[in-house]
Amino acid sequence: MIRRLWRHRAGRAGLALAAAVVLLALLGPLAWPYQPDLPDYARQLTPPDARHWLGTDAAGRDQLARVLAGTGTSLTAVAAVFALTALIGLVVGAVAGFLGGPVDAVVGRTIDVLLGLPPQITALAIVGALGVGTGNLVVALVLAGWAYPARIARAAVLGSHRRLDVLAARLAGIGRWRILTGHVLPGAVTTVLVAATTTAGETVLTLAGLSFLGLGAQPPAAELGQLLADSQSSLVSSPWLLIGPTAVIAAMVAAAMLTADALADITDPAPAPARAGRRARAARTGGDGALVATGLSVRYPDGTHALRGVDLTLAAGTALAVVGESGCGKTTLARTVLRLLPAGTAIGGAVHVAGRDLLHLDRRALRRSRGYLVGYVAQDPYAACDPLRSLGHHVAAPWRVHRRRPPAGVVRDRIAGLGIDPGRLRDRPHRWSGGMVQRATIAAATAHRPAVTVADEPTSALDAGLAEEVLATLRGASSALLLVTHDLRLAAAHSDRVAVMYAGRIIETGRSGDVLDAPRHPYTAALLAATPRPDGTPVRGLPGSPPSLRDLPAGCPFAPRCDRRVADCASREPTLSDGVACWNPR
Ligand SMILES: Nc1ncnc2c1ncn2[C@@H]1O[C@H](COP(=O)(O)OP(=O)(O)OP(=O)(O)O)[C@@H](O)[C@H]1O
Repeated sequence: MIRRLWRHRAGRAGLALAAAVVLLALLGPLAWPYQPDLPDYARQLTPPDARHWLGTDAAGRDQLARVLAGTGTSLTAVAAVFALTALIGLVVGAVAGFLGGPVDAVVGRTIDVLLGLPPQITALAIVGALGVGTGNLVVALVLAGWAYPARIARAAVLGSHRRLDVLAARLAGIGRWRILTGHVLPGAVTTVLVAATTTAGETVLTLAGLSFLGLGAQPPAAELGQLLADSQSSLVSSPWLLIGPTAVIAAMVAAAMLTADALADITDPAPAPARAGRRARAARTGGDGALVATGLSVRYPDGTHALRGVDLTLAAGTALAVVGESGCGKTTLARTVLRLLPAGTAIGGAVHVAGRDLLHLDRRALRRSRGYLVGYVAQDPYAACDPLRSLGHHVAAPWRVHRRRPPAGVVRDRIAGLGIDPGRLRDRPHRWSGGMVQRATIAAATAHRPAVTVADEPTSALDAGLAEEVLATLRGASSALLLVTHDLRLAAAHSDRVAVMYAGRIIETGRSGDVLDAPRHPYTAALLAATPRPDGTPVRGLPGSPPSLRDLPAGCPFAPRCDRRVADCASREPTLSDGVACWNPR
């Protein structure tokens, strides 16, 4: 985090200022020869000179020595308030949000009440009750200030018990508190830290303000607000006394604000799309494969080995259809490329999109890449649309989620380009046909011209005529298309290459025409024989059913259903060689 802050311009300035103030507080008193509380009545209110750089106060004490001591006191108090408010806020807010029910109701109302009062007034009332002194001031500021980070933590955690990863953890038998501390709290920590940092500048000012009123450190101890109050009485005759405390308070506030700004920036999930966009453009212009998967293996938490060493390359400007029976791993392959697999899934191998190692992108980089490296067209277009939003809203969504505005007229052009009347921009989804909705989702998925568009059964909710139209649209709008389908006829018509999957592996691959006109693997041939043809050739259903991917037997997984099996098939699983994985190909 510190390294990332240092790379940010405002963060670097904030850290440098904070380090300077800390060094001043730690080393200053050691290096400066004067005592902060030693009066010298012979040298009252002397202006700055070579001995007393900031002059002396009304008791003849060296003002720089007092500023250095006061910086230490103020800094310690601010650090204590920061740490305690963040910690209490995180714990109270997160526990309330996680538990919900009456605990949450009570904490929520308390937070509302506290946030409804100005923190300075609350602190003033508390310190009035506790008595003056720096320690009591810290307690008062913590009691007045924990509500803001608590609200942020509560919001981050609220409803997490319905999150899929939390449900999965509960189903795995993990206790509630371990889920809270291990799964839920870590996600809220950064948000709370950012919130606490944004209020640190205000804490410096409130502390100085209350000390100025005489509620903080008591003489002869020094504190920045109290030094300001002391200098006030001789403001006209000795204005130099203001310089030291004012400069340090300003530096502390600036350090807090700059650091908070930078923290908010570096933890903001909003993407900076330019880099991903450049990569995607590079992929569109050819060169390496737009998508290259090597040795891809996926094992779900329940032990289902859904992908078992998948290698594939999707070249820029082409379409690859992934076909196979239900349960062979097509969707898992698509979800791996989208990085949408459930928590706890073990993934092996590599996926590179436009040269980027997709499986090792951190969460922020992954969000940035969404829509730029990989676009997604879902199976059910209505489920992918918000029923309360207009067509235009959906097509503009890819810009909005990346905090950008669509260039003028581009939404209208996209819609017109996809064969939809732009006059219907304000229509809600219930007024659109299935084909129109799917075309709108295609417009959204391809808005940033991603290097790869993944479409998982994009036409299964449409009738045959519309399916053809929509696929042609999809093909035209995509730079490189990974099309998951069980429909061999559509695969043949709308892809350059095809990969046939069975039991988590690619068992035949090649140019679509070659593979689908003259299949070499008995499984591909059986799939084709089970596909209805326009010429009325009788359909032959596939014998048997696919094996369970939780405990595959030895040998070729298709062998029990295969009419060309040989002795080797029972003992050894064939690997892909010359485009086919079979011991006895046609
Ligand atoms: N979240 C999951 N947890 C455990 N197993 C899963 C999960 N999702 C899919 N599977 C299993 O992984 C295997 C591959 O499923 P996948 O959905 O990838 O196949 P598919 O070819 O896309 O099938 P379909 O066309 O029916 O979606 C199946 O055995 C499926 O039951």
